[in-house]
This record gives sequence, C-alpha cells and structure tokens, in this order.
Amino acid sequence: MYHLAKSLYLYATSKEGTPSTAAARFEYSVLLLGLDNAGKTTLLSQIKALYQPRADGAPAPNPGKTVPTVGQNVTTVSLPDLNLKIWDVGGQISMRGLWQSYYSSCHAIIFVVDSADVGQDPDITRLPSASTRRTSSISGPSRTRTGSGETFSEETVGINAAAGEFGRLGECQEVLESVLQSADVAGVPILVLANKQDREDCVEVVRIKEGFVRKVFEGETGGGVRDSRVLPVSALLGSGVQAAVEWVQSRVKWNKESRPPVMR
Ligand SMILES: Nc1nc2c(ncn2[C@@H]2O[C@H](COP(=O)(O)OP(=O)(O)OP(=O)(O)O)[C@@H](O)[C@H]2O)c(=O)[nH]1
Ligand SMILES: [Mg+2]
Repeated sequence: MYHLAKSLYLYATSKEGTPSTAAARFEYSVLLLGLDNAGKTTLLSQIKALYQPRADGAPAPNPGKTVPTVGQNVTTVSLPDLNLKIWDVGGQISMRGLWQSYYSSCHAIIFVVDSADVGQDPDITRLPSASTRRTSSISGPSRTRTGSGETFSEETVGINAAAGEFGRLGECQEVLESVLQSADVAGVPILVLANKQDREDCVEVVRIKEGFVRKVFEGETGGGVRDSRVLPVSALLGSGVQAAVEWVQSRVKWNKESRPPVMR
C-alpha cells in the first residue's frame, strides 16, 4: 500500500512524464515472441551484454549457447531515461498458449524471425495467404487452443506440410497473425527482427518485409497495428541489436499516453 501511494505521489508530481526523483524510473515491458529456434534468448543475452556491463569486468557470457526456453527469461535493462523489462518466452508450440497472458501488460512486442528458415523460394511473396491455408488444413487431433481463439497445431502451422519451398514462413505468418488477433495488443508498437543475417543462407530483410510482414500488417488481423518496423539483426554477433533497442525505446515513449509505464 505504501509503495502504491508513493508511486502515485511521484507520478502526480512528475513533470511531463519525467520521474521527480533520481531513484524513481519509468519501466516499460517488452515481449519477445517468435517461433522456437528464432533466436529470442540469444537476442536477450546480447541486449544484456550491451546494456548491463559486468561490474567485475568479466567477458559477457557466450550468447551462442542456449537451450529451448521452457517458460520465460526476464531481464531489466536501464537506459538513460527509462527501464526496459524484457520478457523472453518459449516459442515451441506447447509454450505459445502462454503468450496471451503477457499481452495486456506489455508496451512493445519484438517478433523474431529466423531469416535462414524461410525457404529457398526466390519470391517469397508467392506464399499463399494464411486464410487459404487455414481453411484447407484445419483437421486432426493435435491442437492447442489459446485464449484469443486461435489454434496452433502441427497442421495449421504447417509443420508437416511440404515445407522446402517456404521453410517455416507460413508458420511464422500464422503465428504473428494470431498474436495480432488479440485485442490486448491493439496499438502496441511491433518490431519484427529478421534475425540470423550473418548466415549465408539467410533471406534478406527486404524480402521478409515484402513477402510476409507487409501481408500480415495489411491483412485482416493487422488493423490494430499503429506502429511497426522491420529491421535486420544478427543476435549471435550483436549486429543491429542496438538499433532495435533504440527503436523500441523511442516507440514506448511515444505511446505512453495509451500504454502508461509503471513507476519503479
Ligand atoms: N547464425 C546465427 N545463429 C543464431 C542467431 N541467433 C540465434 N542463433 C542460434 O539459433 C539457435 C536458437 O537460438 P535461441 O536463442 O535459443 O532461440 P529461441 O527463439 O530462444 O528458441 P525457443 O526458446 O525454443 O523459443 C541457437 O543455436 C542460437 O545459437 C544468429 O543471429 N545467427
Ligand atoms: Mg529461448
């Protein structure tokens, strides 16, 4: 109760959204989503290495060593004017039903795509629309229903479909659409990261943007998206990571009237 009252007092006495004491900080929550193996945990490690210098001077832990996330990892990084609390949740099918419980309290979403797992087709814009795939493939027993009403199953996400041509791009598209279907993410800034750009077999960011992201954002589930961006990164090498964090930092501040931060 004391803490709540103190937070309210600090908020009420702050000037133009700036905390009135050096100790009080605004905190925004950022949700890392994406298919399993996309690179979310690796990205979180790189963000930590960039923004949480180790006091003892020891080298940052090797971000290449990860195991599939079961549950969540969370890290808070301090930027000059705010804190970002970053939630990395598991991307395996069995984990995706948990994502929706984070939606209402997040201030931004980073959706990570494995650019080396979207197939070899030279024109990924030919990817059939998700609604076509859905109507032709919903069947079978192995489904997980999420609160948003979307269904994740091996069939609907295309895992056992003839994959080679488009890799997991169709699965990616359906999963991003299912996120956007939730009313709780309406208006939240969304950054799509075309990860693994260090790999020779990766698809370049412009093709991911045109062939997949634009389709989703301009499609029927994209209506609630007000602010979005697609950026290339290599979470493993750290390239592009700072630009990604800076985009999120600026956007959560712009959006603070509709999604106010919490005071810490
Ligand atoms: N070459 C390359 N490999 C990467 C990159 N980012 C992640 N990886 C590798 O991809 C694999 C999966 O990375 P994770 O960070 O564990 O993936 P995740 O999205 O957290 O996966 P889940 O926890 O199952 O949802 C690991 O072997 C990483 O080393 C990258 O930028 N380049
Ligand atoms: Mg992980």
